[in-house]
Amino acid sequence: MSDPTHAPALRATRLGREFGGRRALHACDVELPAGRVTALVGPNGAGKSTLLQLAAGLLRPTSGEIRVFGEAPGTPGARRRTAFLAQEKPLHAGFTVADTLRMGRALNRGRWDQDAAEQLLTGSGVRRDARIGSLSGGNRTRVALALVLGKRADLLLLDEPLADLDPVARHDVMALLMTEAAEHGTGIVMSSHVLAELEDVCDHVVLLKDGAARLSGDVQELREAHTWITGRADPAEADGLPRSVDRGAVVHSAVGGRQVTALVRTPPPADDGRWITETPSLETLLLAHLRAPRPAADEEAAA
Ligand SMILES: Nc1ncnc2c1ncn2[C@@H]1O[C@H](COP(=O)(O)OP(=O)(O)OP(=O)(O)O)[C@@H](O)[C@H]1O
Repeated sequence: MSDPTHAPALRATRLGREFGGRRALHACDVELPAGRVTALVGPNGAGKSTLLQLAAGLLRPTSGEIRVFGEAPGTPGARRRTAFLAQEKPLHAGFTVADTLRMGRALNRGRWDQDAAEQLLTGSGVRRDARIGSLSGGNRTRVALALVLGKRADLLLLDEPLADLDPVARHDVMALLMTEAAEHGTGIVMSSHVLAELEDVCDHVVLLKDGAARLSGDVQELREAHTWITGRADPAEADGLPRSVDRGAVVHSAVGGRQVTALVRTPPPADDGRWITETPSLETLLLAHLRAPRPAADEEAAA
């Protein structure tokens, strides 16, 4: 659905959320354009689920602000336009699959798309008369995702949607989500720890670390703004990198045997033939940023 207000699908401004005085998110700024497929990545405890729950209106911020399509999460407008899949996929264990889809229809009168919901279950062998409590974790995930897709929302907030699925199901469900995004312009924000899986599907990425966004933007632009260099370690340099590399631009480097690899913010070092310079894959880019040490200013602020 087009958005007459041109508001971003999600905007977090200095967003903070504490639990018993402990920061889950702190001064977090994120902006996601509408209709993009965004990977939300970060270490355990980085704040990914908290951000998604705030966007879904299930939590309130302790500081700062969050908006979906310009509206506060939890308001009728924002609820209508978003669908949330929680990490633990809460469903009524005593309901059958058919009951669950009927509930989806009842809760989303006038908008419910039974075909969109059913496509998640097609070929899965999930019987419509099976009780939710009797399903495997992966099949419960399929039913939970069916509720999300049937809602026909403009922004899907999916917390580790593929975590319980077997490799073939992961592939098929991801393909379905991408088709949904392409055919309906649906925005998707998907948290995941499987970086390789995100490579060809996400056009936007947000990397959370210690409760704040460390990297955020268009995947292609971010990849092109970095260089991956590989070469024989220079024994004259403590870090093994060529002298021409600006150390302030190094995100992360590692020496393994005689070889050194590094992710640097472009421009690449002068090519003296001893170094291979490439545009990093999304996985390489994210791994380096995940391994990068915490900025000193942050450590002071958190102390
Ligand atoms: N309901 C809660 N009560 C207390 N602390 C919480 C609660 N929810 C989250 N936290 C804390 O907030 C921080 C961020 O948690 P969150 O679940 O958002 O991280 P995450 O990035 O989703 O982690 P994971 O990758 O392990 O799922 C953690 O320190 C966590 O222990």
